[in-house]
Amino acid sequence: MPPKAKAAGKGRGPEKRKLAEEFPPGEVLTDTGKKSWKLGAPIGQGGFGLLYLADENSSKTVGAGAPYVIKVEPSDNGPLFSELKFYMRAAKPDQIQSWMKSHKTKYLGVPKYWGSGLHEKGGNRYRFMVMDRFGTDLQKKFEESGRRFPRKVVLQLGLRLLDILEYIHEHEYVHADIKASNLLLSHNNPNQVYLVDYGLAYRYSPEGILKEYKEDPKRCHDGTIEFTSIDAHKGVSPCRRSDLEILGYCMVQWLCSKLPWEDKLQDSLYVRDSKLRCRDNISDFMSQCFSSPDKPGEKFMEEVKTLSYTDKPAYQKLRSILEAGLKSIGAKDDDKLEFSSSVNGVGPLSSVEVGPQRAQHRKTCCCAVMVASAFKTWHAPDLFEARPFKRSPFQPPLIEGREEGGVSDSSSPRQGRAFIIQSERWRKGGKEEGRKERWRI
Ligand SMILES: Nc1ncnc2c1ncn2[C@@H]1O[C@H](COP(=O)(O)OP(=O)(O)OP(=O)(O)O)[C@@H](O)[C@H]1O
Repeated sequence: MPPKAKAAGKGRGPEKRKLAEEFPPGEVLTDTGKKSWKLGAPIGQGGFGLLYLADENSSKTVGAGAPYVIKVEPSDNGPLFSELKFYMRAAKPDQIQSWMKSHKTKYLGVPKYWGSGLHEKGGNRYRFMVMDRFGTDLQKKFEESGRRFPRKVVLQLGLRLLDILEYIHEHEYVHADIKASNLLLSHNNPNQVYLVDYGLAYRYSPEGILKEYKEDPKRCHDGTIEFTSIDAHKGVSPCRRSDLEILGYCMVQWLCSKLPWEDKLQDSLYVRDSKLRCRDNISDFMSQCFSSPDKPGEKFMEEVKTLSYTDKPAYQKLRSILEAGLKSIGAKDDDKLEFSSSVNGVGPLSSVEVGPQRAQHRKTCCCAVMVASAFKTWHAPDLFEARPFKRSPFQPPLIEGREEGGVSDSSSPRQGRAFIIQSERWRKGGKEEGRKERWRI
């Protein structure tokens, strides 16, 4: 079952799932097609287990430049299983390749599926899946850019996402959790972006038969609370218009820094009602987000509003709206994703005030990101520890749910000066429950 709505940035609530044990580099896994893969260092941790660098099995060790990653989780955990179904049905390399050829696109931001299988070790069974390896995620880019992207890049991201969504929709699926932390840049090409994490993806049209609109009060607010669709707030399974509505919220946030309901994410009904009001009066919603008369995104959202639950979106019309947006700022889709506003000029003025403490926090994080990336030691051993929640003076309060943070300069209790590379904290039922940090010494 998909998890309940989660707040901000990244992952799901701290569900009690079993974690995969950490396999040593060099472990060989054989997939169902009898192809062998070799693991390298672990590079990420999801709610499910671990993500490793990987390559086709050979006598060589798997280095930092590995072209694949392997997700591993205990075989009785569900999330990877449902994600795997999506990849097996819709993300085989030849499917993606033939779509690109027939649609004359240079690339498509859907990760390729390379294999999967079960692996036994120490009497335990693990499920694994091999996919393309990517680089940094756009949530990090967003934080580094002071939580605003230039308008050109937002419109380009919208165009790339329309390509991705059209592809997955035409393959019977909706994603239902589009957000910056699920958008990863290619490992080798900083101008290509990929949509990952199909753990909430839903097969809205199995064998071409569309699901019917049905509200289920037990399933209200699935997804990521600030971006999730009105359909999801009402407990209806996501459909194609849900993905486009989510994309609309993401684009507005990337432009203006903060959606009007972001201060009250713990109140899902408030968020739902704010979105309903936004749909009723999109122009008014835009005025809440942008102080300038120019309100980017309005036409896009108006077009999404016309869609009924089972409608196929007019992808080309939506593309034309974004292309017209590029033209209006004298830009064109040159396939270059430039996230820094010094390169492209900032977007329209935001109506949402950024307080001095928050601004200071962002500044501190940006500096620390730059310093820490200079270390470039992601693959060296580091510490991952859980400790009681203690908020840093710069950290804005986490209201409810789970949050993954960026990089900050701090002191390790054990090892003196260090950088927090990745932090995660969660809060449930109004209570701070815990915090985990990955330190780079
Ligand atoms: N193909 C990939 N290449 C490189 N990094 C990846 C790739 N897929 C995911 N990651 C990164 O690995 C980490 C774990 O990703 P994953 O999507 O599995 O977990 P999650 O979304 O955090 O957890 P979950 O969805 O299970 O709660 C994230 O930081 C993600 O950005």
